[in-house]
Order: sequence, then C-alpha cells, then structure tokens
Amino acid sequence: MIHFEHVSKIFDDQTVIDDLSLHIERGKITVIIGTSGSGKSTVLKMANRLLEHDRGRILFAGQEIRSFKPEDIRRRMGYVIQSTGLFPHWTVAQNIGTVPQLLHWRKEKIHARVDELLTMLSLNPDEYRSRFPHELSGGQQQRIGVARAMAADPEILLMDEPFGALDPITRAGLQAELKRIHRLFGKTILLITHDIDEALMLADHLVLLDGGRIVQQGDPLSIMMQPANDKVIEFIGRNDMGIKWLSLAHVKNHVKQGMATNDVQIAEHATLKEALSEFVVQGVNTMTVVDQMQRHIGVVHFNDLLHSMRGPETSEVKGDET
Ligand SMILES: Nc1ncnc2c1ncn2[C@@H]1O[C@H](COP(=O)(O)OP(=O)(O)OP(=O)(O)O)[C@@H](O)[C@H]1O
Repeated sequence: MIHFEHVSKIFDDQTVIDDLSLHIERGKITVIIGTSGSGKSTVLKMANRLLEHDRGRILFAGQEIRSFKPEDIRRRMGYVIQSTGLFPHWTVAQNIGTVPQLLHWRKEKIHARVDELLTMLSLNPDEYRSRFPHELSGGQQQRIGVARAMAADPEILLMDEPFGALDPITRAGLQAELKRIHRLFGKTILLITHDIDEALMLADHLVLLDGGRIVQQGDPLSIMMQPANDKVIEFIGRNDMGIKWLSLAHVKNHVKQGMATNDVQIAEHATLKEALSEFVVQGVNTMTVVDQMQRHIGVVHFNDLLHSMRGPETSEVKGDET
C-alpha cells in the first residue's frame, strides 16, 4: 500500500532518515519501534506529506506520493497523534465529523457515522456525542482521536504514539480495542511506538529503527528468534524473554479436545500471556476455550503453556493470526 524506496531525509545537513526501504502491506499492522530521535515520526510525516523526503521514492497506491495533493493524501490517510489534537471548542460529534464535513457528507450520514464509531469504541453515543474534549478522560479523548481518524474510512491509519500518554491499564485496554477493530475491519495501520510490549502485541510486521536506519524488520517472532545484532537484543530486552514468547502465541493453537472441570473460560484469540495471567489469578490448571460466539471448542492446559514457554516450535506460532 505504501512503499518507501531508498528514502532519505535531511534536516540542516543532518541525515535523520538514511536509505530507508519499507513496504506497508495492505490489511496489516506495521509497527515502527525506535528510541527517541531515531526518526519514527519523520517516517510517518513523510508518508502523509507533512514532510517532504529528500531522496528516494515513496509510492502510495502505486504512485509517487508527490503526485497527490497533500489534502487528498490526508483524507485518504487517517492520522492519530499522542496529544489527540482534538479541537477544544468542538463537541465530540463535531470533532469526529471533521473530515466527513470537509467531504460534504449529508448531515444524517455524518450523525450515523459518529454514533457508529462511538459505539464501536465502547462509548455510549447519547452520553458522549455532545461533550467537549475537556469533559473526557485521557483514554476517552484518545478514543475520539481514533474515531476522528477513522471517520471517512481512510485507506490507512497512521498512528504516532497513540497511547503514549496513557496509564498502563487504559493503554492495554486501548491496544486490545485496536486489535479487535483490526480483526473486524482489517484496516491497514502504520503505528509508531517506543514500547516493545506494545509493538509485540500489535505488529504483524515489526520495524526496528535506530539513528534513521532500519536495524531489522520482519514478523516479531522471527526477529525474536534471530535478532540481527546486539542492538536488536537490547530492544527486545534480555529479560522476560519467555513472557514475550507467550505474548506472541495464541490460545487457539494450543487447544486440546475436552472440557475443563471448572467454570473458567478463555477466548481462543487470547494470547498465552493473557492465559498465564488467568491461570494464576483463577488458580486453575485447565480452562475451557471458547470462540467469538462463546461456543466451547476445547481446553487449554497450564502444562502446555509452560512447555511452550521453554521454546515454542516456530511452526506452531508462525502464521498465527493475531
Ligand atoms: N523540523 C525539524 N527540523 C530539524 N530537525 C528535525 C525536525 N524534525 C525532526 N528533527 C530531528 O530529526 C530527528 C528525528 O526526529 P523524529 O521526531 O522523527 O524522532 P522520533 O523517533 O519520532 O522521536 P520521539 O520518539 O522522541 O518522538 C531528531 O534528531 C530531530 O531532532
């Protein structure tokens, strides 16, 4: 969907993006992770022409990005930033409706879309559509930022540290929500973060950026299995390796026939890390696995989870739909 080909960006004689080649695949979540100043935001801003690249080519839908008008590009790409950028004197509905309004949608259509998005993001439309941003919590404001970016159904969502300013619990909730929405609609997403757990949880394709250069890219599991150098190992974190494995594997690939002898259930799309937490909190050795319709599809055993923590077989986790 977006191709970066040998792209460089230079600010005041300093090369901040150096020969970057990257393919943002349709329907996937691509996550760029890097330390502060590594060039993450610059990559995102070059994608929607907030910044112009100096060398190489950026193609969007097969065409050089410079051939599009910046305003057209920005309508086709939703943009979510950490500080949300909501208009303080506009209601939630007006904020979400910004782009549809620019596109001259009918009033009723905008109204219906606002309500649809609020519902999708677990906010009751009757309660929230007329509120102003200062009447919302940080997490709710961030949801409105996401809703606004998605309002006109853009082809791609660009997300710049969207959950960076939130507390860990709200952050985890919104990450799960983004994952759920992605499962439902398969939207193409390019997200940047400096948080490795967030990156591992969300990424189909993970890109490690350091000093404006890509150190390694690929699916998270391959990167964990074959880190290119010490820098990558440092990124991933030497500790908690087993737990990070668990966050990449999913319950549905460890389901056995049968049913738990207790009432505890877990969703098939939960990660093994979430399963581990449930085993500990609930004090059980087995859990019944259910699908999205709450139908019982088998059982997961604590021992199997421990076994996978010692080193999952690649084939088990590869192709794991997240
Ligand atoms: N408009 C600008 N003019 C000059 N230098 C800039 C400009 N924007 C960014 N830079 C520099 O480019 C480099 C990369 O910045 P960028 O914002 O892309 O990093 P980042 O990885 O997103 O960092 P952070 O995680 O701290 O937001 C930094 O050294 C920054 O100082």
